[in-house]
Amino acid sequence: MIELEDAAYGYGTEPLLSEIGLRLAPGSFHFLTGPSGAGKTTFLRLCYADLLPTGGSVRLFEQEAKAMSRDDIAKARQRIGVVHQDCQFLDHLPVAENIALPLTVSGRKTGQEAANLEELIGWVGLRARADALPPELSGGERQRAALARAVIMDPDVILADEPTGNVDWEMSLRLLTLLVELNKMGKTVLIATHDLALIRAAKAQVSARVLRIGGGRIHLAGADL
Ligand SMILES: Nc1ncnc2c1ncn2[C@@H]1O[C@H](COP(=O)(O)OP(=O)(O)OP(=O)(O)O)[C@@H](O)[C@H]1O
Repeated sequence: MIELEDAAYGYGTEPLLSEIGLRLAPGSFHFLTGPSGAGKTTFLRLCYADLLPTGGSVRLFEQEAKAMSRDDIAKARQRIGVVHQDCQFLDHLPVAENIALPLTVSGRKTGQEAANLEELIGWVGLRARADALPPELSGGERQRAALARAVIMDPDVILADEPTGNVDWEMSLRLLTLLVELNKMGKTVLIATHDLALIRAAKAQVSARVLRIGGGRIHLAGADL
């Protein structure tokens, strides 16, 4: 699905990430952890070609990111749902319309899609909040709306950047359960988080590989997690 081989990235002259190798196989579940500023968000941005590697290779669905046209990248992105760290919404539109935005923009809001939207809003537990405006949502409701928006296009891969930031433990577990359910439906999931307790909790539910970014490299985390 997504493959990085000896990939490197730096915002300036100094490399931030180097010798990054990873293959996200279909249906796999990965956690990515590491201290603040280690490069987790940067790594995710490489995975959906929001950044292109300054060295090595990133392949999305068998295509070399650096050789992809804008159209190719747009098509590949439809297969990747991203839950951003600072989930932004259009504050003047109700939650349901914000979740449906990717459908609206791509002109796919048909009758069937509208039924799927209803189901999705129910699945994330926001039926009672569907008509609310984003500023009226709690942190946990925002995160669930962001997750629903990330999966509305039925992507193959879900990349979630600190999806449980700013929510309490109970809500973290609820969000984790939603991501595990998506994985059980066959989706490939990668969660970037600094929350080791969340990773430990996930181990009871799913077989996940845990990667750690540190010193600009990526390592498979050991049994200490
Ligand atoms: N657009 C940018 N321009 C320059 N430097 C950047 C940019 N984005 C990130 N950085 C720097 O790159 C480093 C890695 O940032 P990144 O956001 O990838 O880390 P992170 O592990 O996701 O951190 P956090 O857990 O705090 O979100 C940081 O030192 C950050 O300041």
